[in-house]
Amino acid sequence: MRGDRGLVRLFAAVPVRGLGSSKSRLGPVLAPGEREALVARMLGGVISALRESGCAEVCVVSPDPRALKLAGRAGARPLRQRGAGLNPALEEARRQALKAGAQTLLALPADLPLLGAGDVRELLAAGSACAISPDATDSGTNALLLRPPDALPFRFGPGSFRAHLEEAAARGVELRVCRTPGLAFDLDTPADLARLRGLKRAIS
Ligand SMILES: Nc1nc2c(ncn2[C@@H]2O[C@H](COP(=O)(O)OP(=O)(O)OP(=O)(O)O)[C@@H](O)[C@H]2O)c(=O)[nH]1
Ligand SMILES: C=C(OP(=O)(O)O)C(=O)O
Repeated sequence: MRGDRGLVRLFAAVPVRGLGSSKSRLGPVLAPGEREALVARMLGGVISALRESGCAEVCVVSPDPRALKLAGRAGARPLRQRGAGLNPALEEARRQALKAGAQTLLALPADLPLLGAGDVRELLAAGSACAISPDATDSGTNALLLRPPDALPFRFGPGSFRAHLEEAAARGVELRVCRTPGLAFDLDTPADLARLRGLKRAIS
């Protein structure tokens, strides 16, 4: 989405650790090649959902050149991560969003296999407020929409949902909770993978 004067209204930051290094918790149940293919498929799906929702700038930030090459081929802007860690990666993407004059920044992980354009539009429907989507256990953060892009610090990691809510409360920032099945399901564990396979069998 571009506002008048060509400014970027919505800038999405998608962090990926790497095609071969992501989703290590799935190591016991997937061969390395299978895990890598799954990471690539999920990354492509998240990029597609963002582009279908009209997001003008989809920035994939990663230290992995192969993930960045895949991102570029999928129409995203690849950003080579310089620092280490998830929150520093998102800070590097936030700097790009601010340079682009973005009015809104959406931090969205690459491991949401059920995400669709409608889920992104649900987040954007939060009006002028910031929005957050927790994972299915209300412990992690599966989406963080910031208006303006520097409205809140990133606190991704264990217990990040509560941490982001506390940051918003401490700053008097309105942070609406947005829940949809596509935003709540992040694929982390073998149990998540079994559930996803069951869902796909049920709808096939
Ligand atoms: N760029 C970048 N992305 C990261 C980093 N750590 C995690 N991510 C991404 O952030 C998202 C959520 O992180 P996790 O659910 O912990 O994913 P993960 O680290 O691949 O999973 P595990 O290896 O099983 O812990 C995923 O898309 C990860 O690829 C990092 O250090 N840099
Ligand atoms: C890093 C996060 O993802 P996960 O909990 O899946 O590791 C988070 O939700 O903040």
